[in-house]
Amino acid sequence: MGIASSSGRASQVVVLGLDNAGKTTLLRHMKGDLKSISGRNAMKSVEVQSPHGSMALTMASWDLGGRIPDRALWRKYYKDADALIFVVDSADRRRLEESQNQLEDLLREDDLVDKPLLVYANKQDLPRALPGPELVEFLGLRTLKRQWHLQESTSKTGAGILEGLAWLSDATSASVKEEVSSTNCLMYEKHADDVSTADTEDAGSRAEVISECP
Ligand SMILES: Nc1nc2c(ncn2[C@@H]2O[C@H](COP(=O)(O)OP(=O)(O)OP(=O)(O)O)[C@@H](O)[C@H]2O)c(=O)[nH]1
Ligand SMILES: [Mg+2]
Repeated sequence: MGIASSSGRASQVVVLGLDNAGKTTLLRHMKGDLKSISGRNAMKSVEVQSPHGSMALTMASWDLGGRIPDRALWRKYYKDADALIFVVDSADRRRLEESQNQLEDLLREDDLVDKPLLVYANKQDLPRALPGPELVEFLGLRTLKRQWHLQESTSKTGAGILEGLAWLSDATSASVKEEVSSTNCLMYEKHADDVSTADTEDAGSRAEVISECP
């Protein structure tokens, strides 16, 4: 099942965006176990292939609408999310700013801090669609301190969807790897403090053992 499954569970991804962005249409194109596709809470499990292997993603699609009606309610969906997918209707220029504000609000949420972000610049088939590179600038993605990727898509036909998911699969795998290595690092540092007053030779051998911890 690839690197991500070594964490013991499938990665959880939350799919968000304004109403009419194309979230439900997007989910329809993903192969997998569909629990529900309509309504405000669509759940889906998909398996994604990437060069690092396959990984299972559980998607919770929560339609936010233009306002944020009940933050407490959708917060519980992304509380455990490993990553965030944000869908933008690139052709609806009137609402691009609303999308940008919505995304900014989301990225400020404590539960989503540092989580990889995949943006689908959706509805690229429409003539007025803002091209991906321009949306990157408009949304200010380059200033983000997290892993991010913008993928042009046409969820009506499925174009671009798998490419985005493959990036996400790699990004969440990388997050798992980072978690593991930062745990090692902390253990090592703690140990180094512990031994500051101890015999140096002992310290070296104990540090080596600790740095091999999984
Ligand atoms: N032209 C075009 N239309 C699309 C595309 N993706 C979705 N649509 C259309 O946009 C409309 C909204 O799509 P949905 O998938 O229902 O959007 P949603 O984000 O789930 O919307 P809500 O559930 O209302 O929040 C539908 O009429 C879709 O057929 C696309 O890539 N291109
Ligand atoms: Mg929908």
